[in-house]
Amino acid sequence: MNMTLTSPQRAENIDGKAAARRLLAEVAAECRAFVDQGHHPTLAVVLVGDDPASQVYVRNKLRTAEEVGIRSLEYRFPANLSESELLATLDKLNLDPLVNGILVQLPLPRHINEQAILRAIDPLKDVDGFHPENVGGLVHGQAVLTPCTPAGCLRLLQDYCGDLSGKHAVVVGRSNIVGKPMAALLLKAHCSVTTLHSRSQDAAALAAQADILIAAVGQPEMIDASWIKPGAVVIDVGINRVTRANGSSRLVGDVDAASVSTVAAALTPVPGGVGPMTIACLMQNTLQATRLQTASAVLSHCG
Ligand SMILES: Nc1nc(=O)c2c([nH]1)NC[C@@H]1CN(c3ccc(C(=O)N[C@@H](CCC(=O)O)C(=O)O)cc3)C=[N+]21
Repeated sequence: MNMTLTSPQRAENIDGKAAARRLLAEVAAECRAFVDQGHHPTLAVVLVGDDPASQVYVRNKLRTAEEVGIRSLEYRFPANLSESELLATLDKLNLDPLVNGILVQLPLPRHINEQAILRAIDPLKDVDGFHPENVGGLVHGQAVLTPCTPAGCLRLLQDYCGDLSGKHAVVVGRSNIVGKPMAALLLKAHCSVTTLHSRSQDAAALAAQADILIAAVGQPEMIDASWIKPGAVVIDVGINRVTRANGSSRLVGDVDAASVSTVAAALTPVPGGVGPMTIACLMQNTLQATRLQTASAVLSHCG
């Protein structure tokens, strides 16, 4: 019997860097239009403490803002900053008419109440989309500022799959900044959505029924082929730094890419997938916030 060993099917790579470049080109064009009208979109980024990963992400955000023409203001504070001092900084940024977007990089030091800080940001300047008012608006299907990572994942899915109506999507992970808003966005895109606790007994069996799997669980390479329906599209939100035996470190996702790419139709790489889209959607949110504020300024001017 002539057994020709065919190499296992390899999932198509969903190129987040290329998708981010396309979105950033749109943002840069709209930013130029604002500047021509005399208003320079401005993003304020607040970093408390010296978490190494946060330093990388904030550096990426500030560099990208400059690339697309968004003015960025950076506020760096020592880890012992008090909650009241941070709140006072946010009050000033909320009231500054030249500041359109405000982002406080998470996580914050443990002595600071994150929810109190996120609630203190003006919802119209909340470019993370974490304020309860924006979260509520998202769940109600309103056009509000939406968390950047889920918005980036949705854009990658729509680029690859087209119309998502009627597709079954599984979200593994229930965080406030990814899992929960991701489920809300997929419902808004007319998907059937299952949100899984990663440790529930039948999680892999339930996940393996889905057309789309979003891995946002924060467990390095936890999701293998047993979680994937053949031909499914997989979006890996994970960003885990793991150390090899020889002491060097590398970034891996929540997906075991070698295993999953033998069954999935397409998969986002880590790095180079969701991360760049998170940054690009932050720039888009900054322009949306600028639009909202300039529109409301015109309305209040007309009385
Ligand atoms: N208020 C707030 N808003 C956030 O949106 C927020 C946050 N806090 N805290 C942390 C998470 C994580 N996050 C990432 C942003 C960019 C990359 C990114 O650029 N990743 C690159 C690799 C970067 C590297 O080299 O480490 C990539 O995947 O290609 C990753 C993760 C935003 N977050």
